[in-house]
Amino acid sequence: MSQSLRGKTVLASGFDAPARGEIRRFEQLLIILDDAGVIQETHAEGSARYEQLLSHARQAGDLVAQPAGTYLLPGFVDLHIHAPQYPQLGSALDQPLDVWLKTYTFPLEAKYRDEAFAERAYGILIEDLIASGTTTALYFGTIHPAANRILADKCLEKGQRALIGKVAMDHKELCPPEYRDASVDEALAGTQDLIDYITRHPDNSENRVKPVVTPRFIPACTDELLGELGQLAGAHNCHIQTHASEGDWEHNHVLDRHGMSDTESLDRFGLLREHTVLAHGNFLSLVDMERIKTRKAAVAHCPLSNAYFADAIFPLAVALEKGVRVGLGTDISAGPSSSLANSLRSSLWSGRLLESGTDPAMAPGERSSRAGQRIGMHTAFHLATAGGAEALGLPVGSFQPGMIFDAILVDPEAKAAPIRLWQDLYGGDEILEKLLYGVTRANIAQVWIGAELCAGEAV
Ligand SMILES: O=c1[nH]c(=O)c2nc[nH]c2[nH]1
Repeated sequence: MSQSLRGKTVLASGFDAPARGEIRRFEQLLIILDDAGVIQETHAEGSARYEQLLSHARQAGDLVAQPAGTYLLPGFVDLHIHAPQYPQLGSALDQPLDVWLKTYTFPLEAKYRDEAFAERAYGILIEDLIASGTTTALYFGTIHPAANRILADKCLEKGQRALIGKVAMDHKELCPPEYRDASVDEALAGTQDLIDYITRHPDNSENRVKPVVTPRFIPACTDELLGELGQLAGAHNCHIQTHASEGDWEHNHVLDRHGMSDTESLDRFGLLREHTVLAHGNFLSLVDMERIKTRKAAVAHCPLSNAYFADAIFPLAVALEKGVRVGLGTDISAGPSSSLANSLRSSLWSGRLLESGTDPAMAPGERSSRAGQRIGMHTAFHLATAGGAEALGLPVGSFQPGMIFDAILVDPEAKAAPIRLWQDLYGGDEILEKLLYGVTRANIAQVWIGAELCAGEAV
C-alpha cells in the first residue's frame, strides 16, 4: 500500500471525540481525503451514497481498507513537552522542582550547545514520540538557536506536526551563567531567529511546524524580557507557551515579585492571548480561570509531572466546567513517560484522587474537601486529541470533514502486547476504554500525519 493516503478513500472502524464528553464510534466508515490530506467527506455504512462511493473508490484503485480488527483513532496531541529533557526520562524524579532544575535539568539542556548531541537526541525523541502515537507536539526547545533549528528540521524530516519555542530565560539570580540568555536582546534575537527559520523553511510549505514565543516561566525571566516577548508574540501573531501556577515555590515567587497570580501577571505582559498554553495551572483561582477563558488561552494538564513535582493536582473538572480550553501534556521529563496515553490514563486517576483524598488515617467523608473532580474516559480521550488541537487552533484531532488526517491505527492483536478485548463480553464504548487503558507503542501499527505514513507499515 502507498505511504500516502492523499487523494484516497479510507475504509476504517474506530472512534473519535470531537466534542467533550461525547464519543463517536464508527464501523466501516468511508473517509474521503483530498490531495492535501484533508477530510472532504465521511459516509457511514447504510447512508445514501455509501455503496456507490465504495465501489467507485474500489474501481479507481483509491480504496484503502484497514485490516479487520484494527481501530482508527485520531493522533495524540501532546500539549506540553520539553524536547531536550528526553535523555533524562525516568531519572531524577525525587527532588523539588527548583533543585531539579538547577541540579539536573539546566545542565542537561546546556548540552544542546553541541549540535551533534542535539541531532542525535532530537532524532531519537521524535521517532519515539511518533511511534507512540503523538502526531502533534508543543515543544519547549533550549536557549540555543542552532539546536532549535535542528529540532524544527527533525520534525519536518520525520513528518511530525510541531510547535517549537526557543526557551527564553535571562534572570541572573534564577538561571545559571552557563545556561541563560546573556541579555534581553539575545533572548529576543534567538526567538526571532526561530520564527524566521520556521516560517521561511523550504520544507514547511504546509506550515506543519510553527514557532512559539516561550518565556520559560516568570521566575526565570526579567520583567523587561517578559514585556518584549509579549510584544513580539503580538507582532507575529504567534502561539505562546510558558509554565504557570505549577507549585508552591513558583506560585509564591510570582506573588512576592508581582503581587499577583501568574495568570494576571502574564496578561499584563501581553502574554495571555488566544493560543497561549499555560502548563500545569495547579494553583489557578477561579478568577484566573475566568481570565484564561476570556483570553481564549488554554491549560496543558500534566498529571504525571504534577504528581512528582507540584505536590498538587490540577482541578481539571473545575476548569472544564468554567469553559477553559484544556489539553494533556507528558511534560517530559518531569513526567516520566513519553506516551500521551499514559497522561490520558493519569488524568483519570488524578481527578479521582483529588475527589476522594488519599489519607487512609482520615474518615472517608473527611479525606477530601473537593467533590465532583473525576472525569470520564470520554472526556480524557477528547482532551488527548481534539481538546489539545482546539487549544492550539489546529484543524486536527477528529475525523470530521475539514480536518487534516492525523491518525493512528491501533492493533489490539499485536503479538508483543495484545490488548484482550473479550469482544464476546464487551462492546461499544467499552472497547474504546479497553483500548485506551491498554494501548502501548507495540499496538500502534500505523501513524499518519497529514495523511502521510510517519511510523509503522502500511498493509
Ligand atoms: O515541569 C517543569 N519542567 C521544566 O522544565 C520547568 N521549567 C520551569 N518550570 C518547569 N516545570
